[in-house]
Amino acid sequence: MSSDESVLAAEGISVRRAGQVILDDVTLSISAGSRTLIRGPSGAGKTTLFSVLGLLETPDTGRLLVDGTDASTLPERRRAQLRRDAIGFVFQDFQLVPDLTARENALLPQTHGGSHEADWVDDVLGRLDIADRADRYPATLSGGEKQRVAIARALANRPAVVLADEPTGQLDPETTDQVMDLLVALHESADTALVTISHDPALASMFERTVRLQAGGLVSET
Ligand SMILES: Nc1ncnc2c1ncn2[C@@H]1O[C@H](COP(=O)(O)OP(=O)(O)OP(=O)(O)O)[C@@H](O)[C@H]1O
Repeated sequence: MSSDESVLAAEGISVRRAGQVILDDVTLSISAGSRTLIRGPSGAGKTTLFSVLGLLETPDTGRLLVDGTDASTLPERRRAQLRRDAIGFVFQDFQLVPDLTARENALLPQTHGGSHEADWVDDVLGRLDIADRADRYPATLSGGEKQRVAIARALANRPAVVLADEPTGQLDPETTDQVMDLLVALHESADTALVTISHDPALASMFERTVRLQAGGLVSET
């Protein structure tokens, strides 16, 4: 379900690194419950934009509003709280903790001081069809299973928005379809906005909106 309410708004974001402009005056608004694909060639600045939108990196100029809060001026501790409560992350390389089970990985955002709804995480693991693997360690899971655990972790605190950076980059085409179908179904039922960064054109049909980044700037939208 989409609404006009913005859960993530980047206003005039610019990032420079080593004298080079990486992001150039990027303005982007993500509505509650919406589904956006950010595409662009290698080196366009996609991962940098992902880091800025996820409060992992501070832009040199511009404002970032997360779930109505201006994150630009917050001290780091409040930024970390906002990141934990309002944003879920899915990474290309899964980034699961190797010595925690699948269920413990999925519960991490809650054990780090978020909400305490283990039932919700168990429900999500069930809907991802990995409840029977919940007590296994990441090393014993396939790539698709690891990414499903990462999706459960991303949704653990029922965030306003899930950010996914090349979530299918390490998966074969069949597993890509399965994982994307699950990600889309779960973001809809959790009423979370979904922002996915990918260079894979095959994903475009699953998104209601595509934004294109080139040489650090947004060049077109469909
Ligand atoms: N810390 C940094 N210092 C200097 N240059 C950087 C830094 N981080 C990124 N860059 C440069 O910024 C540009 C954008 O990088 P970014 O990783 O955001 O692109 P991308 O679109 O995600 O690329 P890819 O699809 O290849 O992952 C690249 O030219 C990169 O070399």
